[in-house]
Amino acid sequence: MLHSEEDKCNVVQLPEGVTPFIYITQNEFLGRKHKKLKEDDIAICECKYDASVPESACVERCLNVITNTECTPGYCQCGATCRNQRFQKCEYAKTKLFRTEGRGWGLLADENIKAGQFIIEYCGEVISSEEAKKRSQAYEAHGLKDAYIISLDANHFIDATRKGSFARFINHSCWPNCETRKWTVLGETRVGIFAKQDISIGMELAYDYNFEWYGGATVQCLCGAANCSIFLGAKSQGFQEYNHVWEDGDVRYTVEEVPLYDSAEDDSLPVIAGTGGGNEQTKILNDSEGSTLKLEPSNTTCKSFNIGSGSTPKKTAQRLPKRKVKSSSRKQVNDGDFAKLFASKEAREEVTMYEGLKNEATSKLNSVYEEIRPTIEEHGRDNQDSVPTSVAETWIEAHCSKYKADFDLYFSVIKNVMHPRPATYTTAAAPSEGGAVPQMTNAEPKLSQGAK
Ligand SMILES: C[S@@+](CC[C@H](N)C(=O)[O-])C[C@H]1O[C@@H](n2cnc3c(N)ncnc32)[C@H](O)[C@@H]1O
Repeated sequence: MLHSEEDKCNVVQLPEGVTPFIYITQNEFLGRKHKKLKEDDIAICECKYDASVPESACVERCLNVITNTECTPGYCQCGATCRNQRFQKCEYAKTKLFRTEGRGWGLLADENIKAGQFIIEYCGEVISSEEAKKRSQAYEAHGLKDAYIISLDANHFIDATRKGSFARFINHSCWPNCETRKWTVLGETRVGIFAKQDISIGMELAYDYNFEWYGGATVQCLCGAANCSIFLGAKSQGFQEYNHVWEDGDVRYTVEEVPLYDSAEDDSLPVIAGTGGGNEQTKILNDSEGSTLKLEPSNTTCKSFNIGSGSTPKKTAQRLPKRKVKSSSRKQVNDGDFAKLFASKEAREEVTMYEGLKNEATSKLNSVYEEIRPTIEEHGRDNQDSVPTSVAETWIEAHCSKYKADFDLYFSVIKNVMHPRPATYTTAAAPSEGGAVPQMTNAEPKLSQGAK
């Protein structure tokens, strides 16, 4: 059936001390409903289930799996045996909440997890980038220490502050054992946490926030990895914007000027309720016995939930004063000025010509870069989206031309050094370092074929 995911989800308990939140197993959209997938838009694979070949039911070779698209129930020939509906069926790995040293709560593997395995979906409220900015400011103003907003695509973010899955407890590491991957599920993009490597039971799960972070405040990273980048999400757009040094005349707003989020709805964060509205919300129970929480994947259909109260555990992750980070600029390519080094007029003219071609190719590359910069930067930030083929082709073509021009110039220089031609000057003076450049004769240049 289209658009109504079967709501099989976990029955979970919250240990004491965890700030309550509403547990959901699929994203909620602010101001819109879930997309209605048109029949023509449904991706249908060619898999047919063969009981003697378990791998036949939508695994690695399934066309949908290859394109990170889940099969649509009712439109997959494998029917109930289809194994490509992991987000829809909440096929999460077993995980457990635990208290970390200085990083609040964390999530660990409660079973051995295989490399590439889907662990859990990062669910929350899908909001616009403007909303994400407002909320992140408001959360900070409310004194919320932990940030739960990650980027979904160029214009959308997932906010798991008030509503989310247990993926919201996964901490950052600069040497992570998990990664985020985007999947298309019933026409919507969803974010899953996947194992980058085999993960043994008891190991903490962590992914790199770098491209996802929208935390606002500069937070010191306590992941302990040798390659630690010192701050959470240091390479993310959220971090860059927060720490951007705004140049005079920069038409974009400064972070300080972002209006404070004043939605009444957010005044009493986080929202705690006794009964759920949506059928994707499920039970969250207090675990009065201990501070760990077992999340057992089960097939229980849940219609109500009950959230315990408690205070946020103390964090020692330091919020540092706002740092200024210079945005990087592209390096200018230095043009060589080799021509004047040669005594022969032919050599000088040949090298001058190749220098001209090299400069042209460099300018062309720079202008192509400016043209496609928004797409390239978007790709850098959101590195799981593909750059459109036309953009990639333009970029590669400009690079190839530049490399060819470089090669032609250097080849010409080397060739003229190796096989010097007789000097051609209007004066008797040979070129010397720092001396006057000799006058060339008007003889036509003869380009050597070997330079091509
Ligand atoms: C998505 S939450 C992760 C769960 C969080 N630890 C909790 O208790 O709810 C992200 C927040 O966890 C903390 N955190 C995550 N990774 C960290 C790290 N490597 N170093 C310091 N704090 C970290 C930061 O406060 C960050 O804002």
